[in-house]
Amino acid sequence: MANIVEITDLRKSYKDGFQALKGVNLGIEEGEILALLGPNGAGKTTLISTVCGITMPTSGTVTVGGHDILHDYRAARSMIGLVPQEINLEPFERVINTVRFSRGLFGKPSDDAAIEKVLRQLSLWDKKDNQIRELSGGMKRRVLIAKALAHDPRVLFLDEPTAGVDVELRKDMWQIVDKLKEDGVTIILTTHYIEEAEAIADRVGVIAHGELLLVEEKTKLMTRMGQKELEVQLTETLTEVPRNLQSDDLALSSDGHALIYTYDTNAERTGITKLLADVAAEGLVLRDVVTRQSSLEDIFVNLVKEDAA
Ligand SMILES: Nc1ncnc2c1ncn2[C@@H]1O[C@H](COP(=O)(O)OP(=O)(O)OP(=O)(O)O)[C@@H](O)[C@H]1O
Repeated sequence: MANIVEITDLRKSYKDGFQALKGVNLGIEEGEILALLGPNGAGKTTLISTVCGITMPTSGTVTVGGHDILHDYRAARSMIGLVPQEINLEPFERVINTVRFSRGLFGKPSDDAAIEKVLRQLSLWDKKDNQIRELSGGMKRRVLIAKALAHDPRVLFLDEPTAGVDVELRKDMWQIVDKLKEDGVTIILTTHYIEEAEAIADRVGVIAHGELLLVEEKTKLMTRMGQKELEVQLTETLTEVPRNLQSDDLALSSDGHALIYTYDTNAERTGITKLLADVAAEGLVLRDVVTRQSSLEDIFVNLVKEDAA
């Protein structure tokens, strides 16, 4: 599929000389959901603000739908919607006017049918005449999305859409993102929450210290980098790993009831057969064996740790 956003060697140094982006290359496919994960200060907001034309790049190029964000900024901007981190709404304005106004900002003719579609998409139609101050926090976030969609953008950027919101609201937001994807909107979201990326993204990008460490399909990433743990539960309690079994990959569980073996899912030989034979040779009796796949969280922590090393 064609890339709708193309970022080439993008660099940003702030006035104080701080390099927030150090040569980012990234192509975003039309219709995908890309989650940008990274610790605080990694450069996520700088990256999306630059693509959205709010921050000026120091060098590099960005095109959206083939339009350069600097030389052809009007065309590029009209294809982008941005949902900022902060809720910046006028408390006494009515929902429908807030969204209408946003459409007008992009020079699009007023179109009540388009506004109704967006408000319905976000389950805000029955609140259209409410003032913003009468809405719950979750609804205000939805209004932010409705505003960002008011001019029918093809690409939607969500900067930390669920920062500080409760689990139920977070799941609500994930459903909204899913629905938008069905409508063909390309979505790029930044998040600290790994479970968010795991739940909704097609691809995951990891950014740290202004560099994109990797971008990969979520499922591939999880298999490629994933490690598995095999928990060998025993009928007796041990105080240490028996001498003949000692290796870097084997540890004793904290209660002494199980041996925990870590292995690489991609290795040609996992070593499980040998381990189980060795366990039997030690005269240990198995109660059960359980396997666990490492989560995106483990992968992320390892990656960022490697980068810092
Ligand atoms: N206007 C600015 N002037 C100088 N430095 C800045 C400016 N804006 C951001 N930075 C610095 O650039 C780095 C990246 O910031 P950015 O907001 O892009 O990170 P982030 O990944 O979005 O972090 P968070 O998850 O905390 O929002 C940080 O070290 C930040 O202090």
